[in-house]
Amino acid sequence: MTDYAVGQRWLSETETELGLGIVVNIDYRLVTLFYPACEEERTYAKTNAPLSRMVFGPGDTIENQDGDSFTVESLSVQQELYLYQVRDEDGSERIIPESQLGYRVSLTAVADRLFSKQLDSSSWFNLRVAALYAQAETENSPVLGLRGPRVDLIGHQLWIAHDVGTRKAPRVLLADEVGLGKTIEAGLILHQQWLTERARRILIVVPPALVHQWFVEMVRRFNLHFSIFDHERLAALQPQESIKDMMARLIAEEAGAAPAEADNPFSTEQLILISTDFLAECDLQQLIDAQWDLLIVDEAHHLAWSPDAPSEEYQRVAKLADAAEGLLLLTATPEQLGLESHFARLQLLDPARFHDLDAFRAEQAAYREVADVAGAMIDQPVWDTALRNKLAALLPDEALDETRRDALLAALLDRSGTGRVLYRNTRKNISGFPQRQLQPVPLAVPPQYAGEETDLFPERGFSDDRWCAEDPRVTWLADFLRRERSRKVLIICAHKETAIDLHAWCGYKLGMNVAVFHEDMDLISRDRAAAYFADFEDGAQALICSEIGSEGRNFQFAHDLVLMDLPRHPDLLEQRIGRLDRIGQKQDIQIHVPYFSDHAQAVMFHWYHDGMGAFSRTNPAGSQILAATGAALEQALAAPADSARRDALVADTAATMDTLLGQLESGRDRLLELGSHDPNGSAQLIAALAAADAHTPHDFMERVFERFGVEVEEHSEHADILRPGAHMLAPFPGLPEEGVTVTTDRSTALSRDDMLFLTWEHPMVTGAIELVLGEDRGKAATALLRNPKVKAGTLLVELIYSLRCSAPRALQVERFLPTTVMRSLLDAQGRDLGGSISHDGLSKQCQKMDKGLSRKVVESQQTLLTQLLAQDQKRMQALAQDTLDQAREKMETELSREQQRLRQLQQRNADISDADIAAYNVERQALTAALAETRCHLAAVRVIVAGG
Ligand SMILES: Nc1ncnc2c1ncn2[C@@H]1O[C@H](COP(=O)(O)OP(=O)(O)OP(=O)(O)O)[C@@H](O)[C@H]1O
Repeated sequence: MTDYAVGQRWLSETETELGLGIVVNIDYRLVTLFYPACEEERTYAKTNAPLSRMVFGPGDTIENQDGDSFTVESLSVQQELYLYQVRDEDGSERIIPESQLGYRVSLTAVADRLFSKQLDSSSWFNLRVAALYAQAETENSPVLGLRGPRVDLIGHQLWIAHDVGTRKAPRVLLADEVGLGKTIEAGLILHQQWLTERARRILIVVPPALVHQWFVEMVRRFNLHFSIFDHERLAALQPQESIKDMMARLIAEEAGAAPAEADNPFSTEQLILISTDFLAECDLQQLIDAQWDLLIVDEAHHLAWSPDAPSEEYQRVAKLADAAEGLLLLTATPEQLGLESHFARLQLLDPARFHDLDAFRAEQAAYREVADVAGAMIDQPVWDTALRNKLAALLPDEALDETRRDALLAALLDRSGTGRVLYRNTRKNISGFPQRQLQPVPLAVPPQYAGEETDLFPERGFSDDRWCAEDPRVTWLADFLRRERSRKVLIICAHKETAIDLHAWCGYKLGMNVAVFHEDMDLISRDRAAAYFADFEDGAQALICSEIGSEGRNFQFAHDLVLMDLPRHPDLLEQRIGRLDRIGQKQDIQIHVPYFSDHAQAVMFHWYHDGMGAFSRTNPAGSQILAATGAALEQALAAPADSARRDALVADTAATMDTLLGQLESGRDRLLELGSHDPNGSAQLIAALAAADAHTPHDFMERVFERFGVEVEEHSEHADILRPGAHMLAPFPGLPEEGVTVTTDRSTALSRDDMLFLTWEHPMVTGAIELVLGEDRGKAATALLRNPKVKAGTLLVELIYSLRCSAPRALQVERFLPTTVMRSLLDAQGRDLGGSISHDGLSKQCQKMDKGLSRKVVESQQTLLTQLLAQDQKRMQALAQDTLDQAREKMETELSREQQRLRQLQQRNADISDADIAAYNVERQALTAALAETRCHLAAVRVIVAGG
């Protein structure tokens, strides 16, 4: 029988919610406890009271009745009552008798639950252990952040996403050719940053026409719910001020009071999406003050810059970019506005590296040599002396050793190329794209345009759509649409007025089923038009777009493109064709070009077609071609009848094109190619993802659903329907009232947008893991071992630890030390059998131990268990030291590399201060201190006794 004494603190094993009770009365058979937390008294038979004595040990935290907490230093017993020795805030010693302890008790610590006999069955313990391993495995995955998105596994995208997404505060320009998946790459990067908490506040800025598309892609593919901010939303967020309050405020301000600080509306959400139009007009300072971890700017080629006249748009983005930690700029045509603007965007990304326009120009000229060196580094298994000498000149401070090939190549690309900041993949290196087929439609100049042979857009002389009546391009278009009724046709023209007229003519006059899309339409109308075009059953046959209106849009379901006119810049032509020629295009693309013969339009056509072959392949040299032949082009446009001049232009353009392509091939583009995609690396990523896909969360979730009362019904081979069950006590994360269909199979998820794609990274799964780990159930468990080879009565203790560093988030310590789970399986002598008996193997032989027996076992073995737990905790901490040492080493190497890079750049750039370099020392110190403090925590314990 247990001895009770008045003033002792006990806990009800069956009603822990009563809090910590105090013994107030004892008689021969009965003991009475008062529970101050709920002011209730309970009387129990002394022989079988379901009570546990609460005893705290050194290191435990206790509270007094005023709610102050202290750490126990030691304890002693006086007249059957414990006295706890603690230290005050001022360091003086103090004794707290147990009778003066507070009445709240939190039994979250594993050992507390064990010794207060809050014991659960193995199924809760196993679920908890599965959740711990799943969490650690997810955090440790080499493809963390890449598993969850609903995307096809495409090598160049994954490689970029992995290379950039694993950085702290990445700043890069994603410049793959049109339609190769820059939005997907950006999404993959931000998904990694979001999941690892490297970025918790993300702002996306896109042209108005793309707001909806981005919003949908982020939810559908990445489970990231952005809030679209526009003027209406801001107005709705403004607190409504009554006239009385307004008067009072104005009077106070008049009297000299400082204006009240309003809450920043941009701080109300973490993921915000805005349009470039909104950025141009909003309160920029307020937006900057909302502090962004990651800023993404799509179609960044619009940010024009020159040394004397940076555009307003550039300046606003520059201020935002300067304040944001990370920055992703996206453009398919980085040099569309010339080299200066390209340089200025690179400067936004890495001002230390790109600080001098002239130096940048000179660097560009030297790319060929660097590309040769980089190529030789890869091609030569053993580097020859000539190469070593060149390398020594380019990388004077590096140890030149073939085993460091990758690191040296990265350093070379960084210092002499644009390696770390610019990624550009081209179709040339990516297979699986369909062909482009040109369908030229030469037409005679109609009388209405007589005398305007030099005007590329003669229809603009009309104030309304009357030009359509006599324009043979329109007649041809109408015939074409009538003939090919089943085809979806995208029509692009340079100006919105042309698009509007054409739409009015074809739609209202000719009764055709066409939609229009241009920059002056509001967002909803634009999205409606795009959706109408995408509808195959009742939708529009054609969509007539202005140049800007169609940028960045996905229309790859169409295979016919009509170019009603031709843009002056080759990059714009590339953008137009890119609407259809993008990932997901399943057929060859027909490019129809109606143009007037003996007209400036014919000059443009031949310049593009015969000079550049621009209709049948991508054109990586658009800007340079324009720079080299632009003047001759203008002259030829001014004299369209001069066929000799036109032929000379075409011949000159073709020759320039050949030279430029040759140079690009061996120079800049070769360098970019090397830095933009490592096929071996991406093959490894794809293999890792395929392996990860094979280990789905299906079984784990099935157990969680069963435990938490979610109903599961089979939908089809790879899909289930989930519904909240009648016995669910609390809402299940991510499960709507009406239920939802889920799949864990990637290809099913890709073909069925309406199903959730459950991976270990999906919020429903991470939410389920948190749910299980947030429960106290399963922390302490008992089980009976049924194994004839083990002697009855044998005691085993299974302990699961987690090694996790709790440091300020800004340090991002998980870069070096992700959560690690450790396990031991002790026998009564403290020997660890964990190496030979796995958790799963053991669990298969475990059965439920009834409650009474469980309590008896723990009570009778309390001393031994206390000892085993204490010894093992020490042993595991020593083992954890290895992991901690490795983490420290990794941290040292990475920070030193970054610091070394900055030192190198400092020699060329006076803007880099010693303080910038010293900042790494501060980070190193803080990380070292955090790692030194890291302890492994007991996360679950199971006491196992072999049965007869
Ligand atoms: N990995 C992928 N899985 C599934 N779909 C993809 C993948 N990559 C790209 N796509 C699809 O291909 C199309 C082009 O991708 P995206 O819009 O990201 O290209 P982009 O390079 O941003 O284009 P642009 O240059 O026009 O802005 C989109 O419809 C996108 O959804």
